[in-house]
Amino acid sequence: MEKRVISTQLQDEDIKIETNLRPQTLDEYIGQKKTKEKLKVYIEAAKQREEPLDHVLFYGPPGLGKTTLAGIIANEMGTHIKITSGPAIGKPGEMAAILSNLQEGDVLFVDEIHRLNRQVEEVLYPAMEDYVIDIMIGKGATARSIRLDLPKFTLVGATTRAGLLSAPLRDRFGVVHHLEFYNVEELTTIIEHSAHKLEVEIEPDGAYELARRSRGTPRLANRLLKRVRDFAQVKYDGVITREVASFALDLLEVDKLGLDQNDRNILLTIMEKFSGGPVGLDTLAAAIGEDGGTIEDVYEPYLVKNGFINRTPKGRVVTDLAYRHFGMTR
Ligand SMILES: Nc1ncnc2c1ncn2[C@@H]1O[C@H](COP(=O)(O)OP(=O)(O)OP(=O)(O)O)[C@@H](O)[C@H]1O
Ligand SMILES: [Mg+2]
Repeated sequence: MEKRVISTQLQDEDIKIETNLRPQTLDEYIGQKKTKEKLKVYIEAAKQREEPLDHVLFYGPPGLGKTTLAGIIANEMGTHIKITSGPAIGKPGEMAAILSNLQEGDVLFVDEIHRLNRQVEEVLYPAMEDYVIDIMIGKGATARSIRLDLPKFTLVGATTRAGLLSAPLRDRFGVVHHLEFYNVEELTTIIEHSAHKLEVEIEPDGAYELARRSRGTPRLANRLLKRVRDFAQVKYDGVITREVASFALDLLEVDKLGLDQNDRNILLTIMEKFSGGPVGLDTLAAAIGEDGGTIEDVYEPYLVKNGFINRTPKGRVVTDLAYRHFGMTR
């Protein structure tokens, strides 16, 4: 689908600003209270035992802070992080090489871990369980497998599509955390911290206005902040007030509720092509040309959480709230 300012997916321009704005410690990391509390205990305990942290899996929609948490874990454990991703590793040998180059206690972060292919994944099983890998040497009749010890490491996996993870892989994570959408108060705090780091002045009302249009997503909050900062700088005296924020966001066509193009597409399709539903996931997916699982794991959670869509046994149904939002009637 089309890339727009309000898409939650990572865009090129985010990379620079995200590295600057990423919190480095758990205390700086806003929200996700339950996840944070548990991680604090696990990290403390692992440090006391002088052992690496158990393998951790984070899942949830894009831009909620999975990569950020992986970095924080390494930082809090006082170790290094190696970053790779599912699609980047094509062959089992590549995974073996990455693993054997780790140092004791390192964090190996595998983004989009659901996209690892089966053979590569199989290298991970013994590595995660017993810190060993089996490699084949020689060919044909003389081929044999030898077992190599690995340093004790922590695998941190991230996925937007937990449903696609194979059971054997999922079971090898000691800790599994689901990341939640942020509420407006949390996003307001995140925006205020980011504004401080970017040295831009923002009024509480301005931060609130940005927060409520950020689709529960810090990535979007930071991206909107950056755009609105430009408006404040050029058109006003540099301060982000509620008026500046609201004006700029209207101009950027950011919805009052922060719905993005994909969200709107899903809702409008159900309303216009399926009379508001119920419509089955596969039918809907075909109508908008998107993968059903992506709709279910990436887009739908926000729409369901905010009461735009109901899931019923017969399929997805758009609510009255959605009709009102688009100024339409059933
Ligand atoms: N809890 C938080 N507190 C403050 N800032 C946050 C928090 N979570 C995320 N951010 C900000 O949002 C940006 C996006 O977060 P991150 O890259 O970790 O998301 P992600 O879940 O890994 O997304 P993706 O699924 O696309 O990889 C980060 O650069 C960071 O600045
Ligand atoms: Mg990420």
